[in-house]
Amino acid sequence: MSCKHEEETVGNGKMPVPEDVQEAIRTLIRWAGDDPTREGLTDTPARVARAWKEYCQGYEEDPRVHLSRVFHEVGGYDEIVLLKDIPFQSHCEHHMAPIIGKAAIAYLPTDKVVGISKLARVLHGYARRLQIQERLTAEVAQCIWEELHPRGVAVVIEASHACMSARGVRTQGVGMVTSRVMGLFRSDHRSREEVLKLMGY
Ligand SMILES: Nc1nc2c(ncn2[C@@H]2O[C@H](COP(=O)(O)OP(=O)(O)OP(=O)(O)O)[C@@H](O)[C@H]2O)c(=O)[nH]1
Repeated sequence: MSCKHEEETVGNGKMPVPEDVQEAIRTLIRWAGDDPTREGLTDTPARVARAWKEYCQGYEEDPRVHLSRVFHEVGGYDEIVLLKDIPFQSHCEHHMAPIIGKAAIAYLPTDKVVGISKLARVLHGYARRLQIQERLTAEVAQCIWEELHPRGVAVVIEASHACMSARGVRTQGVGMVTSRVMGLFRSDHRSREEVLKLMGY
């Protein structure tokens, strides 16, 4: 009996996957030691390719567009806006292994604020690419800095890297923490302390 599910077949509603991409994944399966023609693996190359398109969806977008809709009616609010514990997933550019973590994103608005979901959208836009954590952290902060012109931006990311836990050094439970602070959060130590404390650091 075939285990081929209709919805997993290229050409019936799913994104078609070019043959050379599927062949590359078959080569990898062979190199890993398995037979890409055995029944359980026949649809795997197309599935894996679509999964990678999804993991790397960030390449299809410019995360800056998420910050184009701003609210000017902020009722004189000029204190910290913080979104914390935002879960995200990325992949490291060294091993293409998952990076799983959470981010805290804060800014000190001038005369405009942005819908809070947009901060998470910016994060995901940069995370859904091949990344290193340092660059991801810096890109999110830089995007908010350039688009919203706030008085300060702080981004802290805490994540675990499967390239460390599932292979290589095989060390579990390690959290990598990176931060990028700009503007007042960088120049004024009290503002920096306040935002890091609100973030839980
Ligand atoms: N700084 C930084 N390093 C990362 C990140 N993701 C993965 N790495 C590291 O990138 C390094 C790549 O090192 P290499 O020596 O080129 O690769 P490798 O031989 O596979 O290294 P091991 O992981 O030690 O087995 C490893 O130390 C990874 O832990 C990241 O986001 N930031």
